[in-house]
Amino acid sequence: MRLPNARPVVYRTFARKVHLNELLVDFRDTDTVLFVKTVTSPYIYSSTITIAEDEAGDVARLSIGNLEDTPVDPLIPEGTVLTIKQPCWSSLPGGGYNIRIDHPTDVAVVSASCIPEKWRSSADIEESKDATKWKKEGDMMFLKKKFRKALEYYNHGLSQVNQHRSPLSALDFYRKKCGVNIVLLRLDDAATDLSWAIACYARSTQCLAESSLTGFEAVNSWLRNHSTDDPLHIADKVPRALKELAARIKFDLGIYQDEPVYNLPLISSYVGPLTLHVDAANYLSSTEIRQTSKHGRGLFAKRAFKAGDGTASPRPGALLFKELVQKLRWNTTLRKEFFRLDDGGYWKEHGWDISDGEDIPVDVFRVEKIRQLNCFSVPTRSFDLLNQPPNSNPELRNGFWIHASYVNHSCLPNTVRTFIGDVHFLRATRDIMAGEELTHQYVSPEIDIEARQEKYRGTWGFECDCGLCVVDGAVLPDQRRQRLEKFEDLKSVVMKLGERGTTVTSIKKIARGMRDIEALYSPIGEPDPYEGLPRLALVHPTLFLTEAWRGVKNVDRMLDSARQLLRNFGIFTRVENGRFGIAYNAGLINVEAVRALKYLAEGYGAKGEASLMEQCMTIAKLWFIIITGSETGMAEFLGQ
Ligand SMILES: C[S@@+](CC[C@H](N)C(=O)[O-])C[C@H]1O[C@@H](n2cnc3c(N)ncnc32)[C@H](O)[C@@H]1O
Repeated sequence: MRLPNARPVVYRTFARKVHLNELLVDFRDTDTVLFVKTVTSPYIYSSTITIAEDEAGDVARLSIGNLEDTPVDPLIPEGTVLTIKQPCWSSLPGGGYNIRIDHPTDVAVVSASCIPEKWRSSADIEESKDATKWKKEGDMMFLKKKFRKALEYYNHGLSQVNQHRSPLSALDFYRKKCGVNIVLLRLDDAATDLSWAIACYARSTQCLAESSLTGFEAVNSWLRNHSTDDPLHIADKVPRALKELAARIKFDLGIYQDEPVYNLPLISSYVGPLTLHVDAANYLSSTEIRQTSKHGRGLFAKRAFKAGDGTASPRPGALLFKELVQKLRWNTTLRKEFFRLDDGGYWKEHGWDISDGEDIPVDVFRVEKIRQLNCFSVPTRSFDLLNQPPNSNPELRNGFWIHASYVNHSCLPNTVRTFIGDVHFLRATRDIMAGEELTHQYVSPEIDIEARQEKYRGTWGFECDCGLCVVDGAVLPDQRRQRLEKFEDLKSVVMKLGERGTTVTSIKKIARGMRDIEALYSPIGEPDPYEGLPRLALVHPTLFLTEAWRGVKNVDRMLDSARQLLRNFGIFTRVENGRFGIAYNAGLINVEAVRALKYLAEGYGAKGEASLMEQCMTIAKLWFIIITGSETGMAEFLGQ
């Protein structure tokens, strides 16, 4: 009988069994396998440490990384027989040697029938118990939170129940197994158990005996179809306990819908550190993953988006890092989706030749590479970032949003990503045509092109070729250096002013310094290479000027500066015939841009231009939703 927590690890049949005294230091023989039995309880911290003996009675210290071990329910308690693939000695920092296992797939718990003769007598399997006893003991283990043991006992019980003669008893075991598998994050197994449970239920119920529910396949595909539709009315026909398990599995596997029907302010109000999961559905159907011409795969709009429109997706509960490895090991469906993500060529370089349809091994180094390239660091609510003091380090969480991982970077993106709990929103910052690629900023661009490209190269292995990077890249190094120097000079003047207080004279001094930087971007009398593009070194000085003119109540200057601020973000505004509008937006919509609009509204209000004020406010409100995800906190932020 195979222990249920032993995933089959397929060794090449000709793998040679070795003993501890044959192993070498730092040399892995690819055709060897070692059988050992643990002789102590594991010590579990960042990895699992235990002592094991081989058949010759020699002992070794084992250190196993990424094992789904818990102190309450260890995967390898004392007395477990293990096989280790390609074993070798590794030296320990403090001296001595141990056997280090980094890949969880390199170690497997041996099933009873494969336990070497020497240890067989101690194999603790009591074949004599009947199903009722196994159930009782399984329940006991469940209560003690020894989930894998519970699963093992339910499996023993199930194998003694004849499904056809006693479908109700089988149902009970399947239902219990399903619950345990959900706790253990093994959703694929949970879905399989529940499908059998429902099929057993239907078989045992007269009125359902002829229905398609008696077929395992029909139920199983309903559980995994990512939809809330239930054409067979399965949820209506089964008892509440099974219905609840089905809802839970569907929630965790993710649901795809067309249009979100969210009450975002309400959701936002109950999101907190302990309530991150707010909705199970993915509203992604208006986007698709396609090949781009130069940047690998990308995400594309299937329909036109108006500025402010968006998609939303909660992550499929993939937590970093241990739970992720654990989920990947146990859930084929998640594994397939996850390993499609960009791994920076790791697999091609180090990987195995996996043919189509073959299962993919969980290589933890590859998982880590995918994490580096695709994971998001996110706030609990993007809105909370607005209230962060400058230069503070907000508390961020990490996670994967698989669909969103296909979005490529642009310094001039057409979307902004935000989060409310674990829901990821991608909202258009300008109108997007059907078929256009969606882009967002992986990080805000550094002012200087070299520093910017260095960051993209270092973290993601690419160089950005967006319109801004092309133009910035063509600027002579000396001119770029001067821009940066002048920017730094101005910054230190502004910092000093912060301490001493601002006067009209000092504001004028900053304005003069700013004009010097401007000339380095767009020389007077020459064609302007930054026509239609942001001028990043000017953003902070213009923000300072806008706020400084506002501080000394010079409304006209404040209005000029606020429009300049937008222009330096790449957002070109127009005031014509009493109407305010965005003439051209290749720009960066962020909190400062919203603030600029707020100041414009304020300034027009002060001059009695109610209509201009109203129009600025309308755009500010839309942008506020783009940068935070919802209207929560909007009135307060915009001072309304
Ligand atoms: C999160 S993935 C985006 C999806 C990726 N293109 C794919 O095919 O899976 C990040 C990777 O996409 C590529 N990428 C993203 N933005 C890019 C850009 N602006 N230029 C070139 N490559 C880019 C880089 O290889 C980067 O490591």
